[in-house]
Amino acid sequence: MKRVGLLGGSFNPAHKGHRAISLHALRALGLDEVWWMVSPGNPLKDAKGVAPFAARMASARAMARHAPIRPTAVEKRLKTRYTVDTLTKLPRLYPRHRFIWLMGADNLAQFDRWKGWRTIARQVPIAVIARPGYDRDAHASPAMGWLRRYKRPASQAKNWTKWSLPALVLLRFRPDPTSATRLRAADPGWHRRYSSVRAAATHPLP
Ligand SMILES: Nc1ncnc2c1ncn2[C@@H]1O[C@H](COP(=O)(O)OP(=O)(O)OP(=O)(O)O)[C@@H](O)[C@H]1O
Ligand SMILES: O=C(O)c1ccc[n+]([C@@H]2O[C@H](COP(=O)([O-])O)[C@@H](O)[C@H]2O)c1
Repeated sequence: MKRVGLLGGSFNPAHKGHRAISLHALRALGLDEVWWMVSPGNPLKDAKGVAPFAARMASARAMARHAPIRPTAVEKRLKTRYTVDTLTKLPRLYPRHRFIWLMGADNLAQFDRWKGWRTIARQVPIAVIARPGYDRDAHASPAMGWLRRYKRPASQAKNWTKWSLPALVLLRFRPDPTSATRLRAADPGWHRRYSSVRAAATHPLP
């Protein structure tokens, strides 16, 4: 049985914050791997300003180097965009894996806008990672209002495969302020460095 943390994201581009939270989650949750599921397109985000999939995938591959982190195009293969649909199909593809959903506090703050968010919480345990500037909104969010009763202590985080669902664990590492929005503002043409990479084709599924 492989213990896998799923970090879904736009990765527009991937950055050291993604790497830092993944490495911490690997340790705190006793994971074998973290998969970076590069999204074909976040259903809540405007596609304008989102770099081509291949460039985002290539940036993820560069940032994941020499770590048990696997960038994957699995949502392209499954033809899913909504997380609830991905999490329905993924266990059929990987029946021997156990999955936990990882996300930053900014995503918890708007989690109640995701399709079938309560279903997601019944599909997999959820680990939320503190993020500078978002923790207050996350704690006050409608999703947290419902999820709070399913909270597990961080001291028991390694037991996540035994938890009944829903289950939520809040993880706090040294908060990392890196954001893709800020990186894009500083370097809007970042994706041109990856323009010749046929990333999806060169990265087979795990
Ligand atoms: N510095 C960070 N600390 C904690 N979580 C983070 C951090 N950066 C990204 N994440 C989380 O990683 C996942 C993928 O993030 P994403 O690719 O959207 O990066 P981002 O920096 O949030 O991008 P953008 O600024 O474009 O919204 C999300 O769950 C997000 O909450
Ligand atoms: O399923 C949804 O309704 C949904 C709505 C918003 C975001 N998501 C997922 O959340 C993950 C983080 O997205 P992002 O753009 O904040 O990096 C990514 O896997 C998205 O597909 C999913």
